[in-house]
This record gives sequence, C-alpha cells and structure tokens, in this order.
Amino acid sequence: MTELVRKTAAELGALIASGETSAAEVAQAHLDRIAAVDGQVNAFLHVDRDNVLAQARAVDERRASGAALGPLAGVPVAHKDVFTTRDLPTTAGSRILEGWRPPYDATITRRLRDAGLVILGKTNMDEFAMGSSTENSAFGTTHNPWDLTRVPGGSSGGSSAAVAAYEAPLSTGTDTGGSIRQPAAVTGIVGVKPTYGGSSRYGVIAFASSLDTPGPFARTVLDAALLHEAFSGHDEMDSTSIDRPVPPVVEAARRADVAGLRVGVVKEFAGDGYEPGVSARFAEAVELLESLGAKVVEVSCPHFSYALPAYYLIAPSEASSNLARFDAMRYGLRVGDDGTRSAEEVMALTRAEGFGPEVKRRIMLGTYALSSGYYDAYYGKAQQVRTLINRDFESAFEQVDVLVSPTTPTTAFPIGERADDPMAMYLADLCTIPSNLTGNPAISVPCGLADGLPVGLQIMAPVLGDDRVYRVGAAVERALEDRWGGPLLAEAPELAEAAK
Ligand SMILES: NC(=O)C[C@H](N)C(=O)O
Repeated sequence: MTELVRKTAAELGALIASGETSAAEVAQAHLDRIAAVDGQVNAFLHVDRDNVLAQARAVDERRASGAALGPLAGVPVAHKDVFTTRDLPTTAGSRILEGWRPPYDATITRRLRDAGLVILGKTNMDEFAMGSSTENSAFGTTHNPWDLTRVPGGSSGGSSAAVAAYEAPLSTGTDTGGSIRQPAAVTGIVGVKPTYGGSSRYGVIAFASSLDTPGPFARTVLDAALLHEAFSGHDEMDSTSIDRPVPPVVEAARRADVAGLRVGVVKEFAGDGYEPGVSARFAEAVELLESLGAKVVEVSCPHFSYALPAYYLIAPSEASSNLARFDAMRYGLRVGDDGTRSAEEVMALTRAEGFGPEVKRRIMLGTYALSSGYYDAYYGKAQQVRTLINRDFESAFEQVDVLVSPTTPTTAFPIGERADDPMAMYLADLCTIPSNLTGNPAISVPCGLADGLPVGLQIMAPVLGDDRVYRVGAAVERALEDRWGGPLLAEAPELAEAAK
C-alpha cells in the first residue's frame, strides 16, 4: 500500500494544492489499491479506470491554468450506487436497474465534480438501501475489511468498506434509518447523517422520501466535515431542501472541544440486546467526555422505543409508492416482452424477477399499511408516534446540547447470520432511527474495539445543529487518538494485496 492512500482527504487536498503531488498520481494510487484488494472486499460495483484518470488530469489542468479550486480538488470520492452519475451506471444494488445509465448527475454528484473531486467509482449497497449488511445487494456481498467473514454494515456498506480498506479517502452514502452511521460504526470510520433537507436528494434514487438523507463517510471527522460542506447548500431541485446557511461544520471539526457542553445519555438505549463490549466502550466514551469538561446527565426519551416499529410502517409505505416507478417501461429490466403479453403482464414478470426478497417484503408491508381501512390504524398511528419522538427530542434539547448512545447494539456480525431473520437485521438500527423520523443530525465516531471489532459512538444534535455533532465528534476523536497513539483504523489487520 502506498503512503498516498493512507493520507486523509485534507492532507491529499493540501499536497495536490502545493504541487507536491498531482490529482493524477493520487487517482492512480487509489486505482492500484482497488485492483489489489477489492477482489476480497467487493466494495465497488463500477470502476472506470480511464474515466478516473481523465477526471484527475482535467483537475490538474484546471489548476495549472490558475483556476481557484476548493480544499478537496483532486481528492477521490466513491459514490454509493444510489446517486445518479451521467458517466457511470447506477443500479441502487438492484437487478431491475442493471445496466441503467442515468442521463443526469445528482446534485451532490455535480457539486462534488464542480469542486474538483474525482469520482473513483460506485459502491455496493443493499438493494434500494433496504438492509443493514449489503447482503441484500443483487451483485454480491461486501466484506468488512476488519474481518472478511463479517458484514460491513448497510445499506451503504460498499462506501464504508471502501474507506476502511483505504480504497477511497471519502465516500457518500444515504441514511434512511441508519444506513450511514451503522456501517461507519462497524468498520471503524466516521459517518454522518446531516439534518434532513440539509443535503439534496435530487438524483438520489428514492427509498423513503421523508427520511432519505445523503451524507459523508471519511476516516476523520474533519474530512467528513470538508465533504459535508462541499456538497451542502440549498437546492431548488429538491422541494424539501432547506434554504438556510450551511452550519459551520468545518470550523466545528477544527474546534473540537466540549468544555461546558451538556451531554445527555439516552436512558432507553441500554440493557438487553446490547453486546457487553459495546456497552463497555460506550460507558468509557461517556467518562471521556466528562473528563474533557462536559456535563453528563441521563435523559429519558420514552418514545424512542417505538421508533423502530413506526419506521417499519413509514419507510415501507413510502417505498411502496416510490418503487411503483419501476414498471418495465421507463428504466432498466424488461422481462417477457415478446409481443404476446399485455403491459400489465410484462410489468408483473419484470417486478417479480427484478426485485429481491427484502424489497418485495417492504412493498407488500407498505401497500398493506396504506390500504383503505388500515391507513389510520397503521400509517396514521406511525406518523403520530413520529410527533411524540420529536417532542422527546425537543424536551431533551431543553436540558442538554447533544445526546449520545451507542451507534448500533452489536459489532459487525458474520455474513449470513441475520440473512434469513429480517427482525434481527432491523435491530441494527435501533439507536439510529429516531433521528431519521425527526430529521435531527447525528454522527458516528469510532470509540474502541470489542473482541477486535470496532464500536461506534453516536452523537445527536438539534435540527440544523450539525456543527455540534462535528465539534463533539472531533473532540472525542482527538482525545482517543492521543490515548491510542493514532487512529483506531491502524489496528485493523492488513489486507493481503493481490499481485499486479
Ligand atoms: N436504509 C437505511 O437507512 C436503514 C435500514 N437499515 C433499512 O433497511 O431500512
């Protein structure tokens, strides 16, 4: 592994800006790393080497011609395969979109291109972002770089694995119920769910539109903040985009202090179902915050226990509506269209073959929850629970500045362990779902190892208080790195590199 792929995005940006290295060299180093390890990790679904090098050379030319470029110009980024890219396929991990080439870029894709970031490729994911392990991808499972027999989390597991395996310094994901924070936690990296509406959903293939939130993955809190800042800001193409200044996340990540901050420990997120190693690392992180000058109190959020069941009514309901667009006429797969069948028959055959079992399960759940006679009992009730969870957050944030919990109750589980047990899979998002239901920002930062596997600390803040999660996350990162003598990821076993 070359030194270049171990650098942070901030370091790479500075090295490229000073001319010590070029965007082309950085891109080549990452392409070599992908070639050497992705056969084992399977983080990427699409990589177009020539296109990567052409993008990098174009950035080097822009710089040579004196163009003013941002701090991440020339730095590679990998996109979850749910962001449309006009020069690469976009499948959302589904057979139904296999081979689809979007005619346009998502706003986030376009903004990062304009800022000079180089798109390395598209990463694997659970089909339509439904899952917590990437095992629901139609294109094979991604492996956790810490232990290749385990999952990298999900649904954005390709993006977390790519960053943890040094195949990319930065990646994007989407978090509907935890799909950025949970994979970040179990691969020992940083992942952020911004405030809902703070990151554009335009060109992001929709799962549950009132919950879907694009966000960054990185190996440091500062890198995540730099990426967050680079793609954020109001987007008139997304009707739920917030027209307010972007919270000062980079400044907050540099500030990295917690003195005088009030930190609330969520009482409901402990006990049965939490691995002892996860609870122990979490308790130590809370002590650390106290030793850094934070005032720690326990806070009760009584309705958080209903978040998971409410989510599994709301998210499938929205999905059943959003996924109706895959009708065999407009995009991707078309099965049985031999001139003898009606459009309805072709649609039914295509959807039966094109969607995997988890997607079908959710379409059925959602269609049922929205059906006449059941709507008020299920969907309507779940929306009321959402209001109660929002009130829990509001009253908590009258007492404290941030809330903390473990990101997910367990470390990375073995591939196959939960594949046939959807309920066990859903529990991975127990602690992350409340902030999706209400739009609050939250981060996961590494807080240690349990039996050799990474544990994540979740920090949640009030809506539009994204800077606060970066400030506290960076303080924890700095203090733990001082204690450990370096980043947690340095503890990960080296992956064997395939010969060229
Ligand atoms: N997509 C997500 O953010 C969450 C979740 N694991 C789900 O399956 O719905």
